Amino acid sequence: MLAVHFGAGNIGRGFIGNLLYQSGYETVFVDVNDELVSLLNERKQYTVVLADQSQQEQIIKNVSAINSSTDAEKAVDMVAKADLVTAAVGPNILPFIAGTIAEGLRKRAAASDAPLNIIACENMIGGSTLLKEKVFEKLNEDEKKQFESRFGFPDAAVDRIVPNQSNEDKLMVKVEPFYEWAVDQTKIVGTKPDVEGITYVNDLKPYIERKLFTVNTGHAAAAYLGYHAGVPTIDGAMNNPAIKEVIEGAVKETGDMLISKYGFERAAHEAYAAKIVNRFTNPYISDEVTRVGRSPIRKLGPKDRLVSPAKQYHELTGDIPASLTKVIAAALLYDYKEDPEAVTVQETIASKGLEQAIEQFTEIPAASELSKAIISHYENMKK
Ligand SMILES: NC(=O)c1ccc[n+]([C@@H]2O[C@H](COP(=O)([O-])OP(=O)(O)OC[C@H]3O[C@@H](n4cnc5c(N)ncnc54)[C@H](O)[C@@H]3O)[C@@H](O)[C@H]2O)c1
Ligand SMILES: O=P(O)(O)OC[C@@H](O)[C@@H](O)[C@H](O)[C@H](O)CO
Repeated sequence: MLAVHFGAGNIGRGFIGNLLYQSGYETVFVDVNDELVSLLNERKQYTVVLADQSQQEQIIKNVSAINSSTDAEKAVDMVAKADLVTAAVGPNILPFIAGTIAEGLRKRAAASDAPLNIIACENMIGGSTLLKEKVFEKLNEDEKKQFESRFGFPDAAVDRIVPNQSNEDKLMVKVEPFYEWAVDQTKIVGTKPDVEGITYVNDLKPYIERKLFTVNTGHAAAAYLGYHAGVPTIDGAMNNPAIKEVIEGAVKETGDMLISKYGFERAAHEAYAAKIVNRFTNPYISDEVTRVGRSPIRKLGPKDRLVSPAKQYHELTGDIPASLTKVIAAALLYDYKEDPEAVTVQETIASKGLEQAIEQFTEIPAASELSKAIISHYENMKK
């Protein structure tokens, strides 16, 4: 069985590649990082280390890589031949891999009528659906009709904390033991890929919202408030009682919204949330606030981990989510110079004013209750 995985980064090697190997796949990574590609081709294996007391090591074998910026045709050929295609490149990069996938599907369709599933494993709602849209933009009308039934783009929710790596061995990746990978089985074509660790579900929405609005909301809270307080890592932020209180408050607000929306049992959801927040304290992981806070424009987006639950909570209860609005204010204060999105946010606030910037990035209307609450937190935090 051949899997083609776009993005040989932290989650690509540390999670998806790991499970694919355990499930008996040969994996070809497609990336644009020449160092990673060369090392994977030289060694044909890499090590995954569990970030817990055991420090257990697993050797991931049967891997190779293609640099799609210098060897695009080879990547196209691999997609044409694959039994499964996955991706973990980041939401903003999906449009850039769509052309290679479209070409690969075209080549495949010309040679056989074998179905294929393409699963984007990104932290966003509807990642594979977005990838499908971008792939379909490259097709003609006949191809669209033919590909619609032959190729599946099931959405997914993936969860495993994989920090930036600073190991001497550039391929080695340290990962937390916990993982979860849920895939929408209603969009699968042909036989369901037999990948150890995938949970197939009929309705992905509760899974992806629960994950994004608990793990990633709490994580973003730790990152932006930690950065504001001058704390460099997530576990460091968790050690600050005032920050921990806001993280827990944000997760409580998203929890109230999720419980009401999806009918989750309160005790079970609270146990889930407590387990998640505890993962942020893992002493075997050093996760930089600047990794977790990366791309603040994406994270301030109306469908993402901060604004969507804040709006939904407000609509549901009529109340202002005090912690979520504080985290949004902290995200607006995030001025890390090496993050181009943080620079743009700061320039926008400086040129258009805070209220207009909030509307532009979050789609929260100026002069609304939510906007006023964010501005109030922002001004207090700036003092
Ligand atoms: N790291 C985590 O804890 C984690 C957990 C769950 C989900 N995710 C999601 O997984 C995705 C990847 O995150 P990551 O942490 O692995 O990031 P990363 O930066 O470590 O990996 C991304 C990889 O994509 C490659 N890439 C960039 N442009 C490309 C292109 N055009 N074609 C092919 N490859 C390209 C990069 O070179 C890099 O190796 C993101 O959507 C993230 O939200 C991450
Ligand atoms: O990957 P991002 O930028 O969407 O979010 C940063 C982290 O919150 C994220 O990578 C988590 O580590 C991951 O989602 C855990 O499953």
